[in-house]
Amino acid sequence: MIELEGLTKRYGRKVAVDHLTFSVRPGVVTGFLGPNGAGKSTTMRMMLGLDAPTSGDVRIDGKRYDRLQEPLNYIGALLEAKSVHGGRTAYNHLLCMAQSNGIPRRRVSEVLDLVGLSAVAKKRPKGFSLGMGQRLGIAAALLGDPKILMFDEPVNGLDPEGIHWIRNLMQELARQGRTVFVSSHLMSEMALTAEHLVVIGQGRLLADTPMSEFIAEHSRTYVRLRTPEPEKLLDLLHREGVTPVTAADGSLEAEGVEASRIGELAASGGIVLHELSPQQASLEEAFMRLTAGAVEYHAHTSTADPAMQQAVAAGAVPGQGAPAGAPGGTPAAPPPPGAVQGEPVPAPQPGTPHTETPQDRPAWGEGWKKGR
Ligand SMILES: Nc1ncnc2c1ncn2[C@@H]1O[C@H](COP(=O)(O)OP(=O)(O)OP(=O)(O)O)[C@@H](O)[C@H]1O
Repeated sequence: MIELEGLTKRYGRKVAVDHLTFSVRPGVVTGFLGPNGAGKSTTMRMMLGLDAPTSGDVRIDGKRYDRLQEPLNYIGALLEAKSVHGGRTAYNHLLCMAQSNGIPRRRVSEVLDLVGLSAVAKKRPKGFSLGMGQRLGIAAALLGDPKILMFDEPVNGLDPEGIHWIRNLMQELARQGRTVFVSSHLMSEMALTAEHLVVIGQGRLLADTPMSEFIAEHSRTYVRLRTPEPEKLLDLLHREGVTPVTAADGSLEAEGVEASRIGELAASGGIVLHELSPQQASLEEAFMRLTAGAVEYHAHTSTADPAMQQAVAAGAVPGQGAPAGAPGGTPAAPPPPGAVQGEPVPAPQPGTPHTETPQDRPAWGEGWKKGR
């Protein structure tokens, strides 16, 4: 179990992590999501004692990381896959870690075998591909057979077989009763891997909820319809109190009515249907709707993206889009949690220069390597 209590990290005037309180429980894979700059890496670094909190606390099985004796036996982490000693072989890299944590030598061969790197055990990791580096990082995380595992972007650089493998591995580790905490920007992958989600935006907790509830709560379900006789169908639907909207591709989207009922109505009116399909939103769409107001680094929005169109229509993207529920637009969606109705999502204060760009930000791990 990992427990955070009021965890806060400031860098000067920048609040990177803002009073985070949540627990990561054993037995399920917990996904950690947030837009770029939300504070995920900073949170993970504090969990591992690599960064000191400004205030608040993190406990690993009830203890602070720096109080754990031989910490690899409690928690294994994949942070920056390439942070290995370039001069040592993969085997020796793991052996050094094992020796400093009281882990027997045979475990090194075991984990190399587990991640499929036995054949290159005597090679230096500086020649490794990104995917091989990722596997070596995972081997290091598994070395102490810990009860808690933390993976930051574990599928980065992995090929489809590797992605499948790490997904199954994480789920198997959770099934064994371990605590598995994983961050990823790949929503489709996260949707397949995690059962529970913790979502942050601008350092603050936005959601701590089972995956299924998160999708149901932050997205809409509707029925998509295509017919060569839209007027006739719209007439029938209006009589049922249903007002579909017309999507950009000309299809109709009806909310608050079952697909079967629409089918019956169409049959009763002798109306031809070319499509009648219930739509369940994806994790990506739900995530974008929840976090659109908390995105720190906006690209100039392409509203060609359907999930973004919905976030815009929901008024969740500051300064963009039509009012929610505007005629001809996507129906209204709930405001992001934490947003006060009628009030704008907090924006940088005037007079507070915000000159930082993603390029200016330190690379992963740079901060702690320099002892910050
Ligand atoms: N060492 C540092 N000095 C100053 N600011 C920092 C430092 N480390 C992080 N920050 C800032 O804190 C905020 C959170 O950064 P963090 O890297 O934790 O976000 P993230 O959610 O991991 O982002 P990404 O998804 O892009 O990896 C950002 O605004 C970042 O610029």
